[in-house]
Amino acid sequence: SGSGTVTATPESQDVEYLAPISIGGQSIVMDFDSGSSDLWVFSTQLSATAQKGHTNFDTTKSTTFKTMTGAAFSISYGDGSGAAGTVGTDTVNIGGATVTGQAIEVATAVSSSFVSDTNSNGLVGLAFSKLNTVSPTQQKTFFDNAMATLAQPVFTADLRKGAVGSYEFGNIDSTKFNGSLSWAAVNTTTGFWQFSNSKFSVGTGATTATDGTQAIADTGTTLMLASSAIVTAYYSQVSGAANDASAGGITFPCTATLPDLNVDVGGNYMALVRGDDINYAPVDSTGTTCFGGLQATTNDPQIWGDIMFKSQFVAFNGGNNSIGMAPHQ
Ligand SMILES: N#Cc1c(N)n[nH]c1N1CCCC1
Repeated sequence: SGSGTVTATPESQDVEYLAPISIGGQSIVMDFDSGSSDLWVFSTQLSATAQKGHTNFDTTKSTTFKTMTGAAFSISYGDGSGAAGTVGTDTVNIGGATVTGQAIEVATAVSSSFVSDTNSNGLVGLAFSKLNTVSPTQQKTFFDNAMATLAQPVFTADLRKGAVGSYEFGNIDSTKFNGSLSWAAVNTTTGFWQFSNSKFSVGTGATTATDGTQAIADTGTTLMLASSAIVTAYYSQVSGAANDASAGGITFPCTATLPDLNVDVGGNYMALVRGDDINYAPVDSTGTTCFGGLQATTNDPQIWGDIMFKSQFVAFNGGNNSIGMAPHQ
């Protein structure tokens, strides 16, 4: 109901952005992910080893938790990580926005990368509910459930490079971006916040048409994974840039001047991604070689992750299935 705001805190190297939620009165720090649609949480039903260092939801300590008999979830992500377990419902409060009867996916097994990331205790999926993995009855996301009672059917991501930002539900805070939002239609058939990308330009260079690729806005992905057309054109302007097999992608000298990248969103807005935000992090202890925040993917849609969000304030409108962007304030 109403609206809610939570602080989004970057993990080291801005790998992901975490925020606290309350499940049945238990406060738990979670990874908010606009690229998936399951709300799953570390639990006391995991092995002691998996639980170590985490905040583990204890269904027996919640007076409002109800088991969803016969339901289960199993999710695997593009990076090979995954989680599985049972399902119930409980009251979820995110910064004041509250949903009763929210499907809570209680992990009984999680992959090693989740175990070792002790800052995160689960995910809040914010893509469309058609991607939810609960069976036999698919469940709705927190945002889907909250929409009807939110002041506005929206949530926003205000993510910053190496600094805290915020996620907000039910309200668009115009003090957080410059000018006005530009809105693009979302193609909901895939279940992602997906839009068209028809052109791009590098720095002050000419605009180049892309072959009609699409892209998704995915807060759960660290980097900006773009088409090879964009990535090749971009790094042709960066002296010393090269594919670096040992680093697992394109690197460049940390002293390189990185141009801005302008990418079309929905055909009528060129979103600027600052060159500084494309310098992701050094790959060596001397800070000589840096890893590109822009990397190539053959995946269509492209996966525009946190690197893009560091330059653009993003609003997700579930009322009319559109996505709004503007440069951060
Ligand atoms: N891979 C991947 C991925 C993605 N594209 N969106 N969210 C993801 N993850 C959330 C937790 C682990 C990976």
